[in-house]
Amino acid sequence: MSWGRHIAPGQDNRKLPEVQVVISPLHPTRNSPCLAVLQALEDGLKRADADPSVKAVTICGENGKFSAGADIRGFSSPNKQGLGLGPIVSLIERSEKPVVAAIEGIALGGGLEVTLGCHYRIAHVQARMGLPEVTIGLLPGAEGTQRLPRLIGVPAALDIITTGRHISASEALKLGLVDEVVEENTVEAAIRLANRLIGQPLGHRRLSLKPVPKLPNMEAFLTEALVKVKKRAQGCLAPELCFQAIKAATEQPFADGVRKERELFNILLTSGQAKALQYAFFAERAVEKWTTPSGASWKTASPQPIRKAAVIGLGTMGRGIVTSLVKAKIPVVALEQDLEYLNTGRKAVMLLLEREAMKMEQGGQTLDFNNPARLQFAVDFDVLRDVDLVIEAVFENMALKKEIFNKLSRICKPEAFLCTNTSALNIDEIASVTSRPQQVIGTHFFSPAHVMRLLEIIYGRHTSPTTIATAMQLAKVMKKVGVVVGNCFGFVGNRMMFPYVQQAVFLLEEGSRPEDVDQVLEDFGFKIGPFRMSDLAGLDVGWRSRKDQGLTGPTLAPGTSARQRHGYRYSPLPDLLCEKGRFGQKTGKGWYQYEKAGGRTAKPDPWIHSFLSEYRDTHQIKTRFIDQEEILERCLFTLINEGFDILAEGIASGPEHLDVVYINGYGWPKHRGGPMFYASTVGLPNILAKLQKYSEIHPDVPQLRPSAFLKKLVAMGNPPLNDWMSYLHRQSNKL
Ligand SMILES: CC/C=C\C/C=C/C(=O)SCCNC(=O)CCNC(=O)[C@H](O)C(C)(C)COP(=O)(O)OP(=O)(O)OC[C@H]1O[C@@H](n2cnc3c(N)ncnc32)[C@H](O)[C@@H]1OP(=O)(O)O
Repeated sequence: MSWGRHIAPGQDNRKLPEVQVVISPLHPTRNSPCLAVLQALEDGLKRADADPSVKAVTICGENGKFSAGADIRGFSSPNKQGLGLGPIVSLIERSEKPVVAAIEGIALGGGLEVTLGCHYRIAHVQARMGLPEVTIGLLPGAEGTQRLPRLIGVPAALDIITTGRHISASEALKLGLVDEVVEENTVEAAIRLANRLIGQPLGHRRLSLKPVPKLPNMEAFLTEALVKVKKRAQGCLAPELCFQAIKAATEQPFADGVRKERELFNILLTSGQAKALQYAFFAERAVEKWTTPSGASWKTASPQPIRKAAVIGLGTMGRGIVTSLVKAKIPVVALEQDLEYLNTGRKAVMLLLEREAMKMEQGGQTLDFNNPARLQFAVDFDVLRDVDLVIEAVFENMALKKEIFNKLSRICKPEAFLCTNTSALNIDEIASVTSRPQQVIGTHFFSPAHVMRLLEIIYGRHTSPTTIATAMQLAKVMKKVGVVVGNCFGFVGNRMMFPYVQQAVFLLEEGSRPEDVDQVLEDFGFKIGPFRMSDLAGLDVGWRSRKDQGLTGPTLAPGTSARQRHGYRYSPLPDLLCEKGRFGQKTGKGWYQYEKAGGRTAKPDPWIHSFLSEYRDTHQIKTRFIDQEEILERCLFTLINEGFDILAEGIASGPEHLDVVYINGYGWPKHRGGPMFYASTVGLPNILAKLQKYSEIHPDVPQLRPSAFLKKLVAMGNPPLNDWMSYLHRQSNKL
């Protein structure tokens, strides 16, 4: 047989023995090429249809990649590319000649929707597929919500569309999403299949003509599924609208379902959440390209290989870090101070690893951790002589950390990197006790360290670009999002968290209850409010830090006012709770009460209510009703205000860094794009006005005083977030 042409956008048609219509290569980062790809697909199909010598069609991608879908940046431009894809998918499906998709690399979003129009799908064994639109605040809007349930049934389609997860070729085969998985050349296999299909009926392969497979209990299934989808979504609109589109497929004919899909797609497109989620997608990729004020970046530094690592301290953080390293296939030595601590730590690590191994097995992967070459436990520092990198994860105490770093500096080989998992302490001070401050860096993990994606990477005054590059590479290998930031108390995350939590506590002094404050912030979209979070983390952690800072405890100067420190407002409420042994979940009591010590279900505690009332009486504070708006503004705007100071000081190189930290480490709702993106949507003049108002009411709270950088940006006319940093050093004659 000799038919066809190879039709690729921007290429001359080449004579080939078979037909291929080549679609978008990966990297659909521009708007226009995507429109060109759509046009090329349409032209190719029409030409194939009109050419009697063409008997079948194969659709594939270029360079071994089917398609990553539409250019996400295009969705926020007025010329919304991708919108014309649905009719093209229909055109493919209507073809009288068999059309076979050859899926190599990835087929995502619009790319996978193209394959759903094809009559047959063949995938390479290493291909990955998915409809990730939900993760960027959209739904598969090229008829994918109507075709996929018809192909693989409602439960599987619901799972794939509402989570946006990528699936492997073998899972796709099991689900019936693809007809065949091959290890050889996929395009050749597709052409062979296309040849075999010539002349065969295609009606039963046109998904739009098929009914959605019935379930015995469809209504009950959908009711239950909606509850689950909403719970997972936590205020994000896209999963629920994806659900509605699929539900429409179960209730309406194909054409009506497509109309519903289009209607829901347009709601999402203009919702604001899609814009925030797409910003978050690019922000995560932007922080990967780190730079420092001195100009260091990937361009100037190469990461060093980490063949063996060590973790010191097997408390909660150390256990999670060891687990992450083992999962990343980096041989690791876990060190504790004595055998008793080591054995407790070892048991806990093994339990975590067993659970992780089980989860991985479900996805067809294995985790090898019972091999001493992979994981070794020790109490003797001497075993650290040959490691390439050490992560210290001991108690948050400067003297202890310095003692350990001094020892590490003497024992570890000269080229080894020394990392500290401090959440706030000065990296330079820790580095000062070593003979290699250029190889000392902060690696701030978030609890549970084997689950949370964020890794705050803190460079000190002497940290070398190679050390930063190595820590960033380590983050990548551990499948974490590394964010490079400068050294200051609390770095980015905890420094911004401090005024947020402080306001939450001040609100309790003035009349709110912990559950009121938590509710407002959870309704905003935080996974967990500040008081539930404090109970989870343990109130004693902050108490210890305040004692170290001389803010409370025995070192506090006699006669210090209960509610003032250094002339500013201070709330002793958390200290008072700790003095009563209320450390949170671990003691069964904190800002809430729990069923038992270690319990997880927070219940409002009448004891706390009367304690707060007595406290207000003692300090002659008039209890007042505080509305949701004030709770939200005081907590969020002080956090954002601190963010502007952080940017002005050069601690982070852009607002994206702060947003990525908050989304991945602090449960900030991703569909609100991070605190600085949220600020840009509220409008900087509004934030400034509110901060000015609250600052006038509370002149003894410096965190409410608007940041000079915020004021400058407002004076400069409230520029878009992308331009903020360019105003940092510009003169403003309005200030
Ligand atoms: C009515 C209209 C209906 C339908 C139209 C169709 C809609 C869609 O298709 S929506 C888009 C669906 N696709 C996605 O969401 C895919 C998103 N991309 C990814 O998941 C990943 O990037 C990847 C799996 C494709 C590749 O991962 P990886 O190899 O780790 O590379 P990076 O993520 O770092 O990406 C490299 C580079 O490419 C840019 N990029 C990737 N995908 C897109 C995209 N869809 N649009 C625009 N740009 C994309 C990414 O930002 C990186 O760019 P830089 O190097 O400049 O940072």
